[in-house]
Amino acid sequence: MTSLLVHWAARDAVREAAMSAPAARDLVNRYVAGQTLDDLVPVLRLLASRGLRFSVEYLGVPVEVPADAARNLQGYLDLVQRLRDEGIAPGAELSVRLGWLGQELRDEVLDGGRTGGELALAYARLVCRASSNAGAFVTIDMSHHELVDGTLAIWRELHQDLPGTGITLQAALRRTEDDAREIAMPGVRVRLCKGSFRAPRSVAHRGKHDVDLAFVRTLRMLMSSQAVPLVATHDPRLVAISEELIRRTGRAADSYEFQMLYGIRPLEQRRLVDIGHTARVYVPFGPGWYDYYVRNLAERPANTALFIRSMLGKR
Ligand SMILES: Cc1cc2nc3c(=O)[nH]c(=O)nc-3n(C[C@H](O)[C@H](O)[C@H](O)COP(=O)(O)OP(=O)(O)OC[C@H]3O[C@@H](n4cnc5c(N)ncnc54)[C@H](O)[C@@H]3O)c2cc1C
Repeated sequence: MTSLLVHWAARDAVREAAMSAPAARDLVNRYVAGQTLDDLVPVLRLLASRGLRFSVEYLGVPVEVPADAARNLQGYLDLVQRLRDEGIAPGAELSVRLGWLGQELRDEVLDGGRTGGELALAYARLVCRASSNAGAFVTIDMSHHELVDGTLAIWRELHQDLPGTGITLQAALRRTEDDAREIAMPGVRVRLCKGSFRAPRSVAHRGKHDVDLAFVRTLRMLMSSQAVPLVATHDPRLVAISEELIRRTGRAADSYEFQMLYGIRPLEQRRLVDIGHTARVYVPFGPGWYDYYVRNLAERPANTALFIRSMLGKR
């Protein structure tokens, strides 16, 4: 049922209606900081005024040909420039999804014998360098399981060039504990999330309970390493376990972060800051905002119902 509704929400007519229905726009705006840099900046300033750090996720245009990836590259570079102009770049994180930069482009549409991975590496390098020059840094997102090897290979190159570049790992994947052990070198920013992509049982843990256990095992290892764990979850139990691990390992507040999505558990985000933790909010914005929202619906049936009600003017 949920997938049918999500399919419905993804249709062009529904997209048009959602863009013009004020209640639907309001609902989307709870989770997405708008479409333009002018929409984004006030959100970032508000978060900063509350002691929260931010990680900006640029939501680009779908990538079908290399020109789309080049357009998204420009979107990232404009973002860095704007953060710089506004004086809010130092300490900012950009979350970069390599798919926006061409990672998944098929060989047939690429010229010059370059693969999608090579194009994404070249573009991501430009984003990492521009960010670093502005005092910001990049953490690479992780997509579906078949892209993990390629993503780690690209991250290694970027990290060698700029050691502040972080990487995301998904607890749902069986391989993650080994990956984390290999990556957890001093100072490396490792973001641990549960993972939001479907994966076959051969490569992924089975149910929520197994994923949570894997999350805790990996987190325990990261917390006792010299890496910088970025704890990306809203799950109250996992947050409590993380706080206990931080206490036991005596970690300083600048040696780990809690990270949560914009609009989700905002009071908890502030509570973490109020008691002295470092908390960073992952703020999505950009031309691909609607697709991001629909993906979010796919994960949360309750949000789908709210969205439909808002479209029908019943909110
Ligand atoms: C900073 C950050 C970066 C991420 N990067 C990636 C990535 O690169 N690759 C990837 O696969 N996944 C990524 N994710 C998504 C992640 O994998 C999970 O899908 C998502 O965080 C939900 O899992 P959870 O740990 O919060 O636990 P859950 O058990 O899913 O959620 C715990 C509670 O949080 C609340 N909640 C969580 N998500 C939502 C939502 N969307 N809407 C409303 N309430 C919600 C609910 O109250 C829920 O009961 C990222 C998440 C964060 C916070």
